[in-house]
Amino acid sequence: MQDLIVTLRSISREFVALLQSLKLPTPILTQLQKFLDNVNIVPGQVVDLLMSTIESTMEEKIAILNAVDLKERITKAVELMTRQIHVLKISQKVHDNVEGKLNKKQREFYLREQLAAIKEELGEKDSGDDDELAIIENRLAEANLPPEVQKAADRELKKLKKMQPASSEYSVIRNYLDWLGDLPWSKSTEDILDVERARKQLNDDHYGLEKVKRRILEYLAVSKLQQMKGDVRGPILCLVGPPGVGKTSLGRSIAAALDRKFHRISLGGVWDESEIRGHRRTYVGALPGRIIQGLKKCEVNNPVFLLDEIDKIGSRGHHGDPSAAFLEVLDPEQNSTFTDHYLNVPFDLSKVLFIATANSLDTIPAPLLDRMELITIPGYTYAEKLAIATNHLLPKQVRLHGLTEANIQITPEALLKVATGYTRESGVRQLEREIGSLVRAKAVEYAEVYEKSSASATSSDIPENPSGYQPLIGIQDVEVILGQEKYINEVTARAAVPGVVTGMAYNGVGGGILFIEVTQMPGKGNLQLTGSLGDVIKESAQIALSWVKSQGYKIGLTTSPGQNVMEKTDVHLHMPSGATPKDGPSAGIAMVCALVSMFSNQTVPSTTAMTGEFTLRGLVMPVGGIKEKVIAAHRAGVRKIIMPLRNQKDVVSDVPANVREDIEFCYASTIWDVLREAFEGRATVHTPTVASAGIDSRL
Ligand SMILES: Nc1ncnc2c1ncn2[C@@H]1O[C@H](COP(=O)(O)OP(=O)(O)OP(=O)(O)O)[C@@H](O)[C@H]1O
Repeated sequence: MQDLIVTLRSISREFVALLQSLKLPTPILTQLQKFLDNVNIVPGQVVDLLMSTIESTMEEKIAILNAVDLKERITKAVELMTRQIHVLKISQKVHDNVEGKLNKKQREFYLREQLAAIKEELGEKDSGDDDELAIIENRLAEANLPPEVQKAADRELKKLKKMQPASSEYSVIRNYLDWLGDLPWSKSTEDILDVERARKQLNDDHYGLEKVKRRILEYLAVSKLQQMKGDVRGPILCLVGPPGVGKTSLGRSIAAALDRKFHRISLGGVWDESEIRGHRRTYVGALPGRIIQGLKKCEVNNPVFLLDEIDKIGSRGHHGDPSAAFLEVLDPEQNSTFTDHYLNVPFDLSKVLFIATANSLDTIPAPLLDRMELITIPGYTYAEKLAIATNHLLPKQVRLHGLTEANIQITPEALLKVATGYTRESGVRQLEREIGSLVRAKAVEYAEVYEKSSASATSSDIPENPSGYQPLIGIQDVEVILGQEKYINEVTARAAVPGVVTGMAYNGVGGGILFIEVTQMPGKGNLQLTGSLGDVIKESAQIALSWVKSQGYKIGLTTSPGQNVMEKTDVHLHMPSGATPKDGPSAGIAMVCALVSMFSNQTVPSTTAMTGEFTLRGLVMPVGGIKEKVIAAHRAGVRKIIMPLRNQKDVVSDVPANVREDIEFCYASTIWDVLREAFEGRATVHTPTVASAGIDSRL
């Protein structure tokens, strides 16, 4: 019996503890506890009290009351209490699980309600979620979505309506719908396809570039005719040329001529395909790619998109190939259904006018290149630079510095000195910067004189150029303002030395001259090559050396036909500017001349430059970049150029007349022609006549 009472007491304590954890009102629990702790209380009373607090059926209650024997009553009560404790334990577990979740939601709900009440009190009543949805719906309706997009929008809107505004998914869908609503699905500007107006615009903005302008006008005229027939599908133009020749600004002029919006997308260093095509919506913070972002910014679907530096786009990075994305964008057949990863619905890009710019074509993948029509913009001659500086750069800088054209004039001689002595570039960007420096120096001078004269002036009308201010910048002022000349004439300053020949180079940033130096030393007939040379240029050097060795007797370098000119010597060929990588076959004939010059100890004048590919049979093959090379050589002071006969047409068609006048061009079809022109018929170097080319010159 005693055991039963102890069990009853311990069960009743456990029951009260469970009730406490269920957070019943404290006063009741304390009373209950006190009652149970009372030592005088008889077990029958404990049973009665506890039975009245637990859940039990009527029959169970009656059975307890019927049990007159205390032992039987306690046994029945312990049984019911144990069941109740089980129930309580399970409900506590559920309670604990639910409480965490519920509390957060309840708190949020409670805070939101409070916030709404505060706002209402302050008279800042929210438009509410319903209003927000209505706004989105309106925006989507106004955007005039294509049917396919409308379907996607409706689907998302339906999902949104079922969601809690506080959930993260809600804001993702909301953002997506915002994007759909903001894009110019059917908004476009009215094109002005007036060829005469476009011609005027291009001529006003850019000096020279006749061929380029003509091609652009052709393009615009064709677009006009196509538009009249309702079919606008033009080629994608790609302006190729060295930096600072006006590619970007030409793009801007085209947009102005057509009266379209202009947007520049800089592609330099884009390694990730998703920068072009966007991220899928499953990523946190996902956004559309640059094309779609540009369209949103322009707010119309027919802007001019300038894809700047398309040759600098990275291919095959870790995250896809961005150039592959352009295969779709730049294909007029495909770009009407361009699908951005974020939007996941097609956007019609066929009305966008894409213009790409590039410095060189080497790094553009062939399929991409195939989709574009190339327009090359070569570098400028000094005469062209002078005209650009006078008509465009100087007025622009004067305006930018808050002066008027009457406040500053630069003499043509001074401008020429700036171009020749302070810049060495194919474009005009550095020239513009130097002109900017001149204008700034004058602006300071003007401001000082102006302050003095306005302080002393009695009336408010100060003359345009106050007394004491000299608006003209002469040749002697240039050095005072810009400091010592940075560049001297490379070739004229160089004395002719045996084994050194002037070559001509062309790379992505324009043309230039380069020297080929060879020297010999005691050795066993080895050839050493230095100067960051690529595989092709190294092979050219080997071809040149093999040919010179094989023809040593004919040229007059050895005394008998079987003698090896390099029997006991090694040859080292170097091309200075060692840090600049060089490649290509066009230095072939210059290498032959350098070797012949060294072995024969005869010089080639440093003002004679040459370019041309050379074959083992002694033929001279045509090369590219003639205009740039000739203009750069002219800039460097070259006066005679030897080049392949098959490049003659390029000189006639591309090289400006004033440059042609200054330079003597010699065209060669075999290496003997080259040697004759380079060594100017000097007796020690034997060269056969054209008629007998390839026949032993000693005969
Ligand atoms: N023929 C020209 N007539 C007038 N201004 C010119 C001409 N060529 C270039 N400019 C001016 O030179 C500056 C540089 O041109 P721009 O930025 O268009 O060069 P870019 O060819 O795009 O160079 P990059 O390849 O580095 O982007 C601009 O201010 C432009 O107006």
